[in-house]
Amino acid sequence: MRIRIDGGRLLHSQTGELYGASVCYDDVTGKITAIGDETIPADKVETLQGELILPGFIDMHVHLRDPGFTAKETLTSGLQSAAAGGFTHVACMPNTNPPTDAAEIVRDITTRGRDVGKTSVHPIACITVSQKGEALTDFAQLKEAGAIALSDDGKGVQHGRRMLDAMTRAKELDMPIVIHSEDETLSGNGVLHPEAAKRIGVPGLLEESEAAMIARDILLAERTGVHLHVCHVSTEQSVALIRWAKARGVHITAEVTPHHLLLTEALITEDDAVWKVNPPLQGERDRMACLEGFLDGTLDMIATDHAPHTVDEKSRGILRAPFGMVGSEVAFPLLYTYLVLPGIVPLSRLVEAMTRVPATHFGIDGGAMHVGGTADFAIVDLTKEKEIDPDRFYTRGRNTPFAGWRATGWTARTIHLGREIFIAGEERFI
Ligand SMILES: NC(=O)N[C@@H](CC(=O)O)C(=O)O
Ligand SMILES: [Zn+2]
Repeated sequence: MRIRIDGGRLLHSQTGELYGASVCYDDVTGKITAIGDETIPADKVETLQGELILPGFIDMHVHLRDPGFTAKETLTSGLQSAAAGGFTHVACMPNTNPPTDAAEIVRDITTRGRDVGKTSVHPIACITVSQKGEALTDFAQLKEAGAIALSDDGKGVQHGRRMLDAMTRAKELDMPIVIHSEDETLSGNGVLHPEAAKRIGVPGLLEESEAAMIARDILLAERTGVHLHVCHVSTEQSVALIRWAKARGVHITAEVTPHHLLLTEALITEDDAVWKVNPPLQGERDRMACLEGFLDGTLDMIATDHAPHTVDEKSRGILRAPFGMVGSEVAFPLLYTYLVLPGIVPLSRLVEAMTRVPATHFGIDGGAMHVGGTADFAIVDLTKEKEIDPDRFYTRGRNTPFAGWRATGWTARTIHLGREIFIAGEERFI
């Protein structure tokens, strides 16, 4: 059946302007069949009230916790949460139990993920067996099973020579190495930025631990030619190093999270683990550097680092609670409301960083709106403003410091491969 959506607005990929257009797609082939006006023939017509029809969003960093930590999240709840945030593709990190270090685990996630019938999931497999930082996993088998990239996210690979071996092998197989940059000899048992840590009375986590590891891995990526992707960049020094690496022609990409673009350590005035995230919220100078890096493309894409934990775990105080914040459902509304509306970031930059850019760098079939392309849409309502209420989330996680913030730009509907995978107001099935 050919379905035509009238009354929506599209973002022009060259000019960045919004324009009214009708989009027609086939729900069997899952392809866009025409972009034009209301005269395009169709079997069924739906009419919007000026909502944006954007390409489905792509998030290269989520934690779905399944297998092993299903009290925090399941494939079902995590992919439903992603769909609710307008995402049609997510890449999930391997710090599950067991960790994604073998082909059968990659296949299990892919198969069960497909059965959920929501957002597509692309497993990122471990660099080292059990994420222990020692023996390398079998990259070829992991790739063959469907792993999109390799990472020990949650931890950094501490041993330089081992990382060099990993990059050499990954380059041979044309697989990206995705790094959680943390030199544990510097970060130690730190939990917050040193300034906030002083206020709360907990150990500080040195900002330098991030850039120190990025520096090492840039040098190794230059030597090996591997595609190095840097997760959740948070400091001014890291942005400067990545800018330098790009100027040298190193094959490097980087992501920044909504929380590192919007929050700083100064907000942490009491012992509430809702603020605890890795890397930590940093200083204002770091936040501004991330913003600048995001605007000039040094930080290529937005990734949420969606990291759900249970209410119980997050009630244990900053010292004892796990690191992480949920992000899938609030990413676009927060960035739209607090960066696009005030004129800090152009809408076109935000949208490309959540669509075309990750698609291009990770070879995902999506991220653009053109005839013959996949019918993946985030239909976003810019008129409805509401307060962020974690109790209404689709994710099992409630851990967000943005509770109570007002935002607009909520996803009204998400369409993936020509199928509706989310309609605002639909019931949660968790
Ligand atoms: N970011 C976090 O604070 N936590 C992540 C791990 C990670 O991405 O480093 C998690 O798995 O909970
Ligand atoms: Zn990480």
